[in-house]
Amino acid sequence: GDHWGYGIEDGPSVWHKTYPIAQGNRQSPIDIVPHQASCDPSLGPIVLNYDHCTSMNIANNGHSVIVEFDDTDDRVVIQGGPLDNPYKLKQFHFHWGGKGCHGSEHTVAGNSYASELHLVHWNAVKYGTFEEAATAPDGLAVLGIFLETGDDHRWLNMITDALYMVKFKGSVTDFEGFNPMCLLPSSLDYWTYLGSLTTPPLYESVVWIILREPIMVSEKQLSKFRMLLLTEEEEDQRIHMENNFRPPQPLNGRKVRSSI
Ligand SMILES: CCCCCNS(=O)(=O)c1cc(S(N)(=O)=O)ccc1C(=O)O
Ligand SMILES: [Zn+2]
Repeated sequence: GDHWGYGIEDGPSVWHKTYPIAQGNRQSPIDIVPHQASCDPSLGPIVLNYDHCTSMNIANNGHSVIVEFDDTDDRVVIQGGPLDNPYKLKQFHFHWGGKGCHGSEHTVAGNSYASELHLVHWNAVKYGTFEEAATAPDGLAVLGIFLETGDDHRWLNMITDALYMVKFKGSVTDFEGFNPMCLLPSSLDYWTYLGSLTTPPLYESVVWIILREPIMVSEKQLSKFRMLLLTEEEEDQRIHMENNFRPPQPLNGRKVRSSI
């Protein structure tokens, strides 16, 4: 089972002991410095076809809360932008902080947001399975959206109202018909760079597409994420899930391109 976490003993600073790729040259997240990003006119807009969205369930895997999709349906894709193929939506999940402190993984000119949503897609044109794509350099495309505290997000309530049903690690419950289009900001302007998964196994298989515009969520909605537990139902100890973010990693000369 997973023996990694975000604590002192098992957190990002010791992941390299079990996952040496943690010290690789295309690790994520990174600090995005907007004025150092190269504006690339050949970068077209990203196109999201989430019309026939088929969410299946919502789960607590002890690291985050994940909404999984039926990826046998090849209509729910992201394409365009830096992508040569359409990539199929597999799951989305969040990273967040503790009370009042920051929780995003990517930062922008050193500033972090309260939380970050990741929509994970895989290149089903080139690879036969998600697992195979997850180890290929162009196998995954993760769309990152920053969450900033402010007004209530009217659609995020559908997710935060379901969190009590997956309070414990290992719990999963039906969560059908949720369309993540409702979680997008108004602008699809983005930064893009080649990186990795931000959790073990940290495979260097991700084309990152980070939207510049954050969505607004309320402190009350964020506090519901912190109600999730790292511990299983039968355990006596109850440890809350918070600060499940990896800090920015060395850019190692990588280029960050911007669509703007
Ligand atoms: C075959 C091994 C795949 C491991 C990666 N799975 S994933 O869904 O892409 C993923 C991505 C990410 S991230 N933050 O998008 O890199 C975090 C967790 C997971 C997960 O496994 O739940
Ligand atoms: Zn993530």
